[in-house]
Amino acid sequence: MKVIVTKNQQEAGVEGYQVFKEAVEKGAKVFGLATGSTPITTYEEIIKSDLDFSDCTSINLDEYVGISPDNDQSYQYFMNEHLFSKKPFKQSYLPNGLAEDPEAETVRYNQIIADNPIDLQLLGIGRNAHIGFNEPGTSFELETHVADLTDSTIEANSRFFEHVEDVPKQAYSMGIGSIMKSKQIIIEAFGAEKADAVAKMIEGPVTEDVPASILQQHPNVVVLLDEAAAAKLSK
Ligand SMILES: O=P(O)(O)OC[C@H]1O[C@](O)(CO)[C@@H](O)[C@@H]1O
Repeated sequence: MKVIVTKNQQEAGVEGYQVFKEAVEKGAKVFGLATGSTPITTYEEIIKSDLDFSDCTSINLDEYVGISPDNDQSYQYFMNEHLFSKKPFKQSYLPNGLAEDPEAETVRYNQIIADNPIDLQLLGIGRNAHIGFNEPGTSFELETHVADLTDSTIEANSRFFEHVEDVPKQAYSMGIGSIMKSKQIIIEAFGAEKADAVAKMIEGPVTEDVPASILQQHPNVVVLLDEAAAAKLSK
């Protein structure tokens, strides 16, 4: 794992953008994308740049179950706001939160990933070291599935909702089996509340109790941190 530590999330946005730029220069065409507060500065730098994704495909990690794409809490809405409206892709995929048959939706999404192997996957990390919505205890082999969110994730995500009861309890998530097939991965983490998860991801044992720890076994990972998130690393 290549670890980059910047002073703050703003500076990290520039580094994150650089990773995208280099991938584009090397011919990457399929980008796995993430939502949440973490990737926002990377998206801001991408928007400011002349990077062109009009010939590229994006595949997002996750979407809440039961939420319509035009709901302002949906991940589809987030992606439109923070990236797609300013940097359109030829084709952008997210799970359909309103799919009538969740099992069929996971099959559909796995086929999309199989048809479009991911060149660069962007990840955030949860306070409990989840990636996507692969919560602690999730099998490393799993592909797209419906995940039950942990209380810790529901609580963390409640900052975006009016009431904690409004936070969906389930989400479609790309599985770790699929994430690990990406050619390159960039995982970003900012703020002191991520420091424990970051230390376990990089320096702890590889265990399904710490979903992000599997990234130690991927051959091409960039870890982008601010000083606060890096504070519990031993070196
Ligand atoms: O960037 P945030 O808002 O801290 O969220 C961290 C992670 O949590 C998720 O949004 C899922 O809860 C991930 O997709 C994201 O990477």
